[in-house]
Amino acid sequence: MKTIDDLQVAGKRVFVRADLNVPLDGTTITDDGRIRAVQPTIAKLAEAGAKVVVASHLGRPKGAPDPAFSLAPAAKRLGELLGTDVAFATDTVGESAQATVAGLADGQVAVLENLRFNAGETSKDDAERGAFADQLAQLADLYVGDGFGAVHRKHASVYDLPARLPHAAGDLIAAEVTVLKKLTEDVKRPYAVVLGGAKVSDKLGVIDHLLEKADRILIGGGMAYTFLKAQGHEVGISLLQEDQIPAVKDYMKRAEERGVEFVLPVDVLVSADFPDLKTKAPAHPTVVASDAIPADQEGLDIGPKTRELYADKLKDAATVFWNGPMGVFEHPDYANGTKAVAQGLLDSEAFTVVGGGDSAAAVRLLGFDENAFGHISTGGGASLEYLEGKTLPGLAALED
Ligand SMILES: Nc1ncnc2c1ncn2[C@@H]1O[C@H](COP(=O)(O)OP(=O)(O)O)[C@@H](O)[C@H]1O
Ligand SMILES: O=C(OP(=O)(O)O)[C@H](O)COP(=O)(O)O
Repeated sequence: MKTIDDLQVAGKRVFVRADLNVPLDGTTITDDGRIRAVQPTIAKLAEAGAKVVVASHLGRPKGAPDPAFSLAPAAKRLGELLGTDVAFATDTVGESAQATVAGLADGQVAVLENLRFNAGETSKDDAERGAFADQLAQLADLYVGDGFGAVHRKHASVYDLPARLPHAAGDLIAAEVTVLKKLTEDVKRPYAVVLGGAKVSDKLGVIDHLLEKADRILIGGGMAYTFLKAQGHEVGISLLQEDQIPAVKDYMKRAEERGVEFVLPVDVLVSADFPDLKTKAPAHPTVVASDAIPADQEGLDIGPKTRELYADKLKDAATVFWNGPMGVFEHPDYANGTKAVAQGLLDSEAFTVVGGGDSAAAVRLLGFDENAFGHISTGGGASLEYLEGKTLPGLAALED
């Protein structure tokens, strides 16, 4: 894989596929970790005299413009971090993008509007994705892949575009791969994996692989309820991946056969209403045993007994990989499970890797020192799939 240092970028238009998918409260960025992580790559290219064209997705808009998912706040923040003006195109490949890129002087930076405002970006149809990649290719001479959080996506800007331009890996991707590689080669045991979050259908599949690798798997967050349901418990209106119940039953059976310890919540915090994340008005959740979730309520965090149990299960681990918050940590009434796991990681002697946009943001927003963890990865799904040994489209595309 070539790196930026192998490219002659002076005077060239360099397309940087970044992952600027940051958490937003309206137009306010609540955690800019992903922008800070790619900023050195952008600064390096600009200093070397490139015309830098930064592109990213944000959230999951449906292939058409949606102001709630505009990258404008991220472009503004990038400018503040770089200490220079950053131009912003109000579309991705249209007139605004073309004029903005044409107006760049050497060393200047522009950000394009959300890639996913275009249906071609995420299309499953090769021709449709390819046509969008052709349009993106018109905007650049060289391609730098540095959006580690999205390398597991076979999307136009991640997979098809680098095939159309001379390409290299950015410094963030290179650094992420170096650390995660260690976890695939020489993992110190006991190896514990903590999984939570909301992208349940995306991430359940990795358990298949983890059963071969991990000694202990702790499940929390929105992920937990499919497991509780598979055990025969009612989960009310909690997040549930009904179609995955047979697979989950199989995971639990295989874990038992292989001697992999599967740890599920013993109690949870429930409420009839999803909390108001804007006002943060008190949510008044109740604690119930995980086999007694009322039919009209949803589980929104692990409970106090589970917090203690999970901290205990992390205590003697030598390696821990954690992806996905234990609850809706964005609301203070549902942040304690995530806090307990973060603290549990710090209290253990383990080498700890925390992966995922929201998991990394949670660690920082809940007041933990990010430097106290072994590695904070900008990718959750991406790091899980990397550990799984899968070929990641966005990494494969960067190879020579
Ligand atoms: N029990 C739950 N029900 C609904 N959402 C949850 C629950 N637990 C956690 N979440 C949500 O999961 C989101 C993060 O999930 P995900 O995107 O999978 O993590 P990451 O970005 O770290 O990979 C957070 O916004 C959090 O509010
Ligand atoms: O937030 C992301 O992934 P993550 O939640 O697994 O860390 C990436 O930006 C990828 O986003 P996607 O899962 O909508 O493709």
